[in-house]
Amino acid sequence: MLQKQVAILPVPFDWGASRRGAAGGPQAVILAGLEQKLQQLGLNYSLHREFHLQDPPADRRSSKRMKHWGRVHDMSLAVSGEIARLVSCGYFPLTLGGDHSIAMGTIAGLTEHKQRLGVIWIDAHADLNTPRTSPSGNLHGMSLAAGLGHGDSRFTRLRGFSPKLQPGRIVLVGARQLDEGEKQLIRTLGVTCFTMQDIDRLGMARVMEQTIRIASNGSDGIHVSFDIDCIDPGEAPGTGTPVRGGLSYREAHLAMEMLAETGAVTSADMVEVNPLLDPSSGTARLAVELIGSLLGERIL
Ligand SMILES: NC(=[NH2+])NCCC[C@H](N)C(=O)O
Ligand SMILES: [Mn+2]
Ligand SMILES: [Mn+2]
Repeated sequence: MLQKQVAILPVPFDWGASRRGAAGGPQAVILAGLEQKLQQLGLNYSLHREFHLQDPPADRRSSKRMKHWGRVHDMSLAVSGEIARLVSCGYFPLTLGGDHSIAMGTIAGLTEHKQRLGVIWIDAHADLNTPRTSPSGNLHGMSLAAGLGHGDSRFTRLRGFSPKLQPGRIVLVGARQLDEGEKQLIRTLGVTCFTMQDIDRLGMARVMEQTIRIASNGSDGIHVSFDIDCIDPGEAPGTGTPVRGGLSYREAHLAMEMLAETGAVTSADMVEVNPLLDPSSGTARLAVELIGSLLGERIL
């Protein structure tokens, strides 16, 4: 059982994506019963509503290869500062996105204290583009690359240091839509990537055993960055960049349950829930359930 107090950090931000709406994600996940879930589990938690992004973010600079980078940069600085503070106070930060660019902030804040952080990136995508390789210019597709020191220095050097992560402790799970530059970066860096095909062949249990072994090897913590688009769109349609052929409901829960059993997870992001695309709130409710499993909910 989780010993630390969970600090829920809502980050209502979607300038890193081409579709608006993920900014409503934190509110949707909270309305779908996140607090009740944590109470059921008997967890200590605090909801940090007092954390505010400037609305609208002040710096409106943008370019074709890095859309709205001024706003993303403002957000990343604010989130990283708050995450660094929460870690130094001994919390388990649970960050609610927002699009996946918010992970630039969480990773920068976490690694200020944890220099050997393992990261498990559960996502249909790799988010390993750089401004050079990105087909879209959307920063939510560049957040993991930035943590590894690849991309524009305003993002790779957030809080003044780079790289923040070591490729040998990074594992991607659920990938099925990779851009050419991302495939190359995965190969040259030696990042482990369990694609959907690996999950089909090996089964989720074996994939997660290996994932956990790699991410925890010599690490001082494990961060789980969970992009809800990892799940099959039939189950989780409420997200901006859905891709067919994703994780089943049970595969996703099994991954979270196995992560909980390790007791080694020290922080998490839940991102890309878009309530504008989720009229029945089913995707937000699924996010709540999965957070429950990650924080120790068990069937028996
Ligand atoms: N966090 C996400 N949903 N990322 C989607 C990224 C899609 C595509 N690879 C891009 O760079 O634009
Ligand atoms: Mn993502
Ligand atoms: Mn994704």
